[in-house]
Amino acid sequence: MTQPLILVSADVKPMDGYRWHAAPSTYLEAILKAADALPVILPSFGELIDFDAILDRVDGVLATGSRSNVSPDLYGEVPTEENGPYDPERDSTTLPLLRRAIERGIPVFAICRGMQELNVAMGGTLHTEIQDMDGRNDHRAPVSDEQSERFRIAHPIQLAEGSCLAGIVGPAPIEVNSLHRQALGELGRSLKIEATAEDGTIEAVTVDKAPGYVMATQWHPEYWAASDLPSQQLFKAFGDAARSYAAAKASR
Ligand SMILES: N[C@@H](CCC(=O)NCCCC(=O)O)C(=O)O
Repeated sequence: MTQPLILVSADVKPMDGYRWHAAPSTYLEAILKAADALPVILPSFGELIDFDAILDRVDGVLATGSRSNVSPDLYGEVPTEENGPYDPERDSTTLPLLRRAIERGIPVFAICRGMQELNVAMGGTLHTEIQDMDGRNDHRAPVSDEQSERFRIAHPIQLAEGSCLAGIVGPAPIEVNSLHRQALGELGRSLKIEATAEDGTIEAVTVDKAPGYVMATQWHPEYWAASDLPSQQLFKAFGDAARSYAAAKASR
């Protein structure tokens, strides 16, 4: 069977005098090698995109992490300079894309900012600067020039009993990395908690009774997908869901 096609979100960034629509290679390589699928970056052109037309041609959607934050005006709060940076073009693309992919039963994997986007897309809210909240730990990356240090394994998470995540990686707690300052607040429509950190921070969600596969993690399985078993299992499960979706589409 041909490799399924996975649509990947793009950050909009100034670089070398141009504006780039780009995604980090770590996500693209994890899709290629651990999910055995082909990544295709979707530029963040918001309402200029015919989402159904592009979703007709792919078998999965992956929303990447990013240092930028979802704009708070999308969940009823006021944007501030300290809470930035923001990426409104990405917001205007990923939120409708995720909603439509879920409605159509197209497999979705949303990572870190991607999970926060999924929650806001479904009507939920975000906490900002969780390290300043009572009872919360600091979930930010260690300060380092070394990516492997920034993405080092940071804390354990507990998996919800009977969750989709436990079905993929097994029921025992797993250890994950952590590079975020925001976290899910009120849950969006139909979102179901799949895992939590010891301070109560929501670490993984799915969409209850979604017509297709949906997994979202606050941590970054893409970074260790070549060497860490749960990270590999998550990408394999996503690739398998995309293959099943592609096969069902071909037989229609
Ligand atoms: N900005 C949000 C999203 C967190 C996220 O996606 N982090 C990835 C960062 C990658 C890096 O720092 O290199 C938040 O902070 O909660």
